[in-house]
Amino acid sequence: MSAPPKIVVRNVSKVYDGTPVLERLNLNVEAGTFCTVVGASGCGKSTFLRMLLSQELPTRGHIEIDGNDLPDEPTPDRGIVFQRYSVFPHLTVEDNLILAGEFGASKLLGRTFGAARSKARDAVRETLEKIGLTPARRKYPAQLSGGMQQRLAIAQALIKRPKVLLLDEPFGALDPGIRVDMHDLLLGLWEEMSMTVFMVTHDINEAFKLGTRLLVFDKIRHDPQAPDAYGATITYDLLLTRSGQEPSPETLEELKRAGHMHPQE
Ligand SMILES: Nc1ncnc2c1ncn2[C@@H]1O[C@H](COP(=O)(O)OP(=O)(O)OP(=O)(O)O)[C@@H](O)[C@H]1O
Repeated sequence: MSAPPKIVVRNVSKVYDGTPVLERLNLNVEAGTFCTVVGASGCGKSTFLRMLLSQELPTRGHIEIDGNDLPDEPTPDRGIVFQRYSVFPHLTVEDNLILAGEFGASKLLGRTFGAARSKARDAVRETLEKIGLTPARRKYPAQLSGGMQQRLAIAQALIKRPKVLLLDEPFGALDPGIRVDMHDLLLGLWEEMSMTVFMVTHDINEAFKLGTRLLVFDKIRHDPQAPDAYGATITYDLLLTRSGQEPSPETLEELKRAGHMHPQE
């Protein structure tokens, strides 16, 4: 299995319609890191993920993956999972996965043959197994619980075996009990599949539990006359130990003060 990539962010800024959203992001992320990303609503966390996916391009600066500039467009080696609504309601679990794979359209149109078809089937079978959805493979999303739908969304991202996995509040809509199961699933997949992960969350406890590195986004420059004059940057960058870790009371206090603390039981 190939190694997960190293990601370097050099002086990246993003401006939308003249409004700076992110400014001077600099980051050196070792291969296989699990980065959790927190920050106030609207500070540019999703924009950061979209730039890592090449759905958005930086206004200034650039991002490197294993020493090369990121491609200008999304590629199969980078997968993303959103909070909800990424699955097709009129397709079964299995067909959602087939469509998510490169072989999707031709298989659905009945045009894959021989080796390609069996490769597609193998990839779907393997991914269903990994994600625990084999028994539900012929169901439609409406017949699945919220947790199972999110498993399917993760499976869609994993079927192309990405080396970078981007997660944008993937468990935000789930009940706390289900969320704990999803944490175990995600950590297992991360260990097994050798990926560099960036996960946005509003739950600081989740950020500490899952991450090997915590990034906090916030504005450091403020103009009271012009609240949109400056963008956010990385204000807090913490390596985490990963063994039953919880934020220290001092860290919690600091994050609370900065307005980042939204623990969800
Ligand atoms: N395509 C776009 N065009 C113009 N403005 C945009 C675009 N995408 C995002 N923005 C603006 O950029 C800012 C950052 O948005 P973004 O979604 O990245 O924040 P966020 O930190 O992920 O927020 P939340 O935590 O609420 O999801 C917001 O003010 C948003 O309105």
